[in-house]
Amino acid sequence: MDGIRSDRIDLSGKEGSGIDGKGSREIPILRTLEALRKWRNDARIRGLEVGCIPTMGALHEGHLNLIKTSLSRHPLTVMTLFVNPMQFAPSEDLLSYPRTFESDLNLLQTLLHTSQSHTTTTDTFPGPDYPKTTPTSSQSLGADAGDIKESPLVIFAPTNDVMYPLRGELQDLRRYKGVTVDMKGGGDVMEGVSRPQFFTGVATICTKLFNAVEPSHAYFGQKDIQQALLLRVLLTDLLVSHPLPHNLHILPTTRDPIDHLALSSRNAYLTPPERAVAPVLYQALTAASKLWDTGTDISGEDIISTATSVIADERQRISINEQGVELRHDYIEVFDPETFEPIRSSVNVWKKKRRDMGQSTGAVIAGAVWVGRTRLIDNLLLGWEVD
Ligand SMILES: Nc1ncnc2c1ncn2[C@@H]1O[C@H](COP(=O)(O)OP(=O)(O)OP(=O)(O)O)[C@@H](O)[C@H]1O
Ligand SMILES: CC(C)(CO)[C@@H](O)C(=O)[O-]
Ligand code: BAL
Repeated sequence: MDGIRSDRIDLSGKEGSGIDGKGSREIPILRTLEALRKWRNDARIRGLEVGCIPTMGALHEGHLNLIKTSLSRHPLTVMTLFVNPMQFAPSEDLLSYPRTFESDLNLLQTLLHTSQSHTTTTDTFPGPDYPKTTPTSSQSLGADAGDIKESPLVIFAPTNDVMYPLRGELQDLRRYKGVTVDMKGGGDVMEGVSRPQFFTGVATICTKLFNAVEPSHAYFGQKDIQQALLLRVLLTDLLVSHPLPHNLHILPTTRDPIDHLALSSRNAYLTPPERAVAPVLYQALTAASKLWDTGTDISGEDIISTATSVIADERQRISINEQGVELRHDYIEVFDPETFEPIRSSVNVWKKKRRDMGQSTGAVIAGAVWVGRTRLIDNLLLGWEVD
């Protein structure tokens, strides 16, 4: 097997249709660092760019849109699938987090069949002059190696021991013995207040994933805007070259087409009556965002209280009509996406100050609510767009 270990699952559903069977396609699943690095090195030798989408699985259309974009832009894409214990505080939902590996594979299989072909681009990995060749068919390659080389998509699904080789306690950070990456400043606000170890966990695992995959490009969702913006800061501050900070792409939030609820793996926790209430966060952010561009001299506080009152009204309504559903406001914040500073006073004064400094005047309104035991987050961009 030429050093590459992969678990190959035939998803065609046809008996006897293995890798050579007609109509069957398999997505290579790499579980070890050795397998991943071998695959990555082959890509480098062939001069092929690698796009990377870190996930925790339980895939939905939001994840698929990230993967589709990477597949359409790069010859090779790796989706990582790892439920990272370190970003869950001991009191949080690590154990109940949805794990749906088989259906994730089915979704990816369907996606691969329907996705468009990529535009081949050349990787710019700094290092020795690797020979650049065009990707070939499996020709003289062994079946396993050829299969891996030919697939535009691979999954890296490591175990805890692969990602945390020192093992030991992974959730209680006071007792964790290894290396962590902290995100001071921007990591201490909003999500960082409600989930104090969340960004340490995310920054640590993403640093490890970037070291392991060395992706040319990485894709994250706007749904977790603070996470994505902080990861760009991490790439800049830790001088990471794979990916370079400008090659960390943030793609728009994928929403339910009818009520615009942001898709999220945790939506699976919602009971039907809770699911009916969940779009209130989007409604609150939308009402507040309308104030942003009015030009009247409103303050950040005005914007926040508009959103907060939509949530309070819904809470009032459900206390009468939907008894049994609990809605709790966690936070709403309007903030500067570069500094993560809250914008609380006059928006016009803030915009003028930014313009005078030659800086952009885009902001973000973000928030979180609890619907029953499920914590939902969402955000809208004010005056700018993600790439
Ligand atoms: N609705 C969405 N639109 C666009 N990107 C998304 C969406 N939901 C998740 N993502 C992105 O997918 C990547 C993996 O996220 P993750 O696996 O945690 O899924 P999730 O739905 O965000 O789960 P959770 O419910 O735990 O927040 C992240 O970059 C995240 O921002
Ligand atoms: C980026 C990430 C995969 C790190 O575990 C996770 O926080 C997520 O899925 O958003
Ligand atoms: N999508 C962010 C992962 C988490 O909430 O743990």
